[in-house]
Amino acid sequence: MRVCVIGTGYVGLVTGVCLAHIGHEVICIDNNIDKVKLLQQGESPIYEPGLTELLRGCIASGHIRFSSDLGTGVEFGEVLFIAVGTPALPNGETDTRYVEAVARGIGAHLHLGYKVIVNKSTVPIGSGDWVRMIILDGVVEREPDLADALKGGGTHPPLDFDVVSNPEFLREGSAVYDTFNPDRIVLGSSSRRAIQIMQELYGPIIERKYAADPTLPPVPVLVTDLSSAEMIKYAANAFLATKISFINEIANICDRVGADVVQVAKGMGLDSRIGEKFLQAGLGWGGSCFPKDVSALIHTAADYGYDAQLLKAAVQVNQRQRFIVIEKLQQVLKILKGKTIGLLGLTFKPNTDDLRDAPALNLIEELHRLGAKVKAYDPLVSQSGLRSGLSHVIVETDLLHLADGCDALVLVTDWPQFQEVDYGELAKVMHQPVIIDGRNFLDRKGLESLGFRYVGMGH
Ligand SMILES: NC(=O)C1=CN([C@@H]2O[C@H](COP(=O)(O)OP(=O)(O)OC[C@H]3O[C@@H](n4cnc5c(N)ncnc54)[C@H](O)[C@@H]3O)[C@@H](O)[C@H]2O)C=CC1
Ligand SMILES: O=C(O)[C@H]1O[C@H](OP(=O)(O)OP(=O)(O)OC[C@H]2O[C@@H](n3ccc(=O)[nH]c3=O)[C@H](O)[C@@H]2O)[C@H](O)[C@@H](O)[C@@H]1O
Repeated sequence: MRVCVIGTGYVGLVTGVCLAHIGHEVICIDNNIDKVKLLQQGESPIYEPGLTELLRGCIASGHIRFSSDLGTGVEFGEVLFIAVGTPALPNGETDTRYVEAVARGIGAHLHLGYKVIVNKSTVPIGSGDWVRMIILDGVVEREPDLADALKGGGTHPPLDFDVVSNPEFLREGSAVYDTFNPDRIVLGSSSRRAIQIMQELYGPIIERKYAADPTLPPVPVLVTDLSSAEMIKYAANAFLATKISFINEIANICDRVGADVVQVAKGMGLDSRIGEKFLQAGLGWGGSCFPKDVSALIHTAADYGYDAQLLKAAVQVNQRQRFIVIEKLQQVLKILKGKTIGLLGLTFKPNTDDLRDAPALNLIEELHRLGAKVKAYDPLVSQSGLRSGLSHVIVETDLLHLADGCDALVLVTDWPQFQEVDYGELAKVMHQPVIIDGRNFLDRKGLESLGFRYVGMGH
């Protein structure tokens, strides 16, 4: 099938590359010319395990190409994916201007032949119909004579297209794996023709031909109306974020009563109705999606006269959680002014170089405000030279330099390599061996035997 993916961020690039890998003909469009040039040379602008190898393979086999020309993409694709960013505005509402620009652009280049337009971006509920309207606006801007024929949302016979909502559930750091091993595929549309095309497109993935375990039953495909598909995406992210805030609240109570949240989470997670995943207490959730999607859902609810109290509480717990590490540092070190704090990890989670809404950024700002000197080491950021938002922190390129002269280390991101560190060597160069484990990730007993004062999160 001929596919055009518009937007080559995490979602667009991984979608485009994976669809090319399973045999489709893919063109990826981005209006960032530098990104397009990089991709044409087989270089991925993002770090994602396994992606570069697949990208280069698809370029070599001729299954994927990159361009900044939307018209070429629209003409080429039978299926057009919209995968541009939908960041939050300062009031929490979704900024849909990139989706709007792309929809208008699609309309401006739409000619003969049936097309399926797929909303892969996370968009406010109701956006499917809105995208259809903007596409038609784009057509009319190009050909004002069609205005009457297109009135009332109807289509002019040669301009035949349907909009499908196909929310994305991949996680950064395991995006390629998640694409080939999804828990489900959600398709929202009233058009049977469009749904059939989407099922064909995803056929090899549904049949688990590229799955880690090809013997599993086919991937469940849930077909819904447009709005329900859009709501599934928000509800799933809001639920996961709330689950983390819940365990963090339990961790904070554990701290006060002397219970261990790691054992508590294990005991809770063994109940199959609860499940063990997303019960890791710590510094809270960050990244490019949970914060903006929960805020967007709160905002949508308010627009329709509903006060989403549970979601607001999940956000409040999360905001507070980021600063609990500061309280713990103050309990141990008392005055932070003049002290040196070393952060282990900067990214919002391991296996990504993404710093968007990373708890580390709040910690750095607050420690700096309190007069502490902040140093950091991150397995990816330290090597990559990415320094946006990190002006108040000294980014070290190795752990010994990080630990040198520190009054405390704080584990911020649960990178697996932090479990393999020789902490005895770090203790020797620290001013005092204190470690705050912001993800309950390290071996408390091992660290205590090396002379560290270990402080966990409800643990
Ligand atoms: N990052 C993630 O892990 C996930 C993101 N999502 C959703 O997917 C959507 C995309 O997210 P990301 O990939 O993280 O975004 P991103 O911000 O990393 O990438 C968006 C890309 O779109 C391009 N773009 C913007 N306007 C354009 C235009 N007019 N024409 C062509 N290209 C344009 C940008 O240059 C950029 O390369 C968002 O709605 C997000 O909520 C959903 C699931 C997972
Ligand atoms: O819409 C999105 O963009 C994506 O958002 C999340 O994926 P992602 O943000 O990549 O990362 P997660 O693994 O979900 O972690 C999010 C945050 O929660 C934190 N977290 C996660 C799990 C946990 O038990 N505890 C915890 O604090 C992580 O450290 C991280 O800061 C969802 O897991 C994806 O399904 C979804 O597609």
